Amino acid sequence: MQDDIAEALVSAAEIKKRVKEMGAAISRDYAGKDLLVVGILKGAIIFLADLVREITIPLQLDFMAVSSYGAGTTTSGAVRILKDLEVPVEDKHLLIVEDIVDTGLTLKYLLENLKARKPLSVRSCTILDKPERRLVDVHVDYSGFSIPDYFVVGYGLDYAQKYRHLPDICVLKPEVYARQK
Ligand SMILES: O=P(O)(O)OC[C@H]1O[C@H](OP(=O)(O)OP(=O)(O)O)[C@H](O)[C@@H]1O
Ligand code: HPA
Ligand SMILES: [Mg+2]
Repeated sequence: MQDDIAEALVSAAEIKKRVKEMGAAISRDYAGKDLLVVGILKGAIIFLADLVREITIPLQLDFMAVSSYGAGTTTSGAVRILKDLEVPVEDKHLLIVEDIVDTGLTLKYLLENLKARKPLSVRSCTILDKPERRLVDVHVDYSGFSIPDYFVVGYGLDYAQKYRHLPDICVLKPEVYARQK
């Protein structure tokens, strides 16, 4: 497994520090508000688990699963809902939690879809942002790290469903992609 990694781009220690800051900011901003954290499966699960434990105000958790990527590293552009929320949202402030905003297509779809359900508010939170790759204009309210255009894995992010459990955010060696194609 370690042989597949070219470099750790963001270390577990750096992530931990940043997630703590993000949790503190969210706790301040949503104090006294009815917060529903919407985790986007599967990529966001590790970040979500760490983030909610740094949030000090009451909250509820729900999940959506959407998919725009196949087994490769490029988006097809089409977003599909694989699993929807289980709770009503009209009386809630929603915070979408993502692992990465890349082209922005997934987040744009989620924002439009959730806003149409008339919640009290909708904001977005991601641990990683790749602004160079953006295809659509989308607003990110809480962003952990802005990274260059590398395909990254670890901390929830996968390549062909692998490497999600790595504690660091890592860049794979080019030969790994060649091997798995
Ligand atoms: O900004 P975009 O170009 O839309 O890419 C970002 C999205 O793509 C990945 O999800 P994916 O659809 O691969 O599902 P996964 O979370 O299960 O890995 C990632 O978790 C984001 O949800
Ligand atoms: O860099 C990435 N890594 C893993 N999944 C992704 N989905 C969009 N960008 C990425
Ligand atoms: Mg993915």
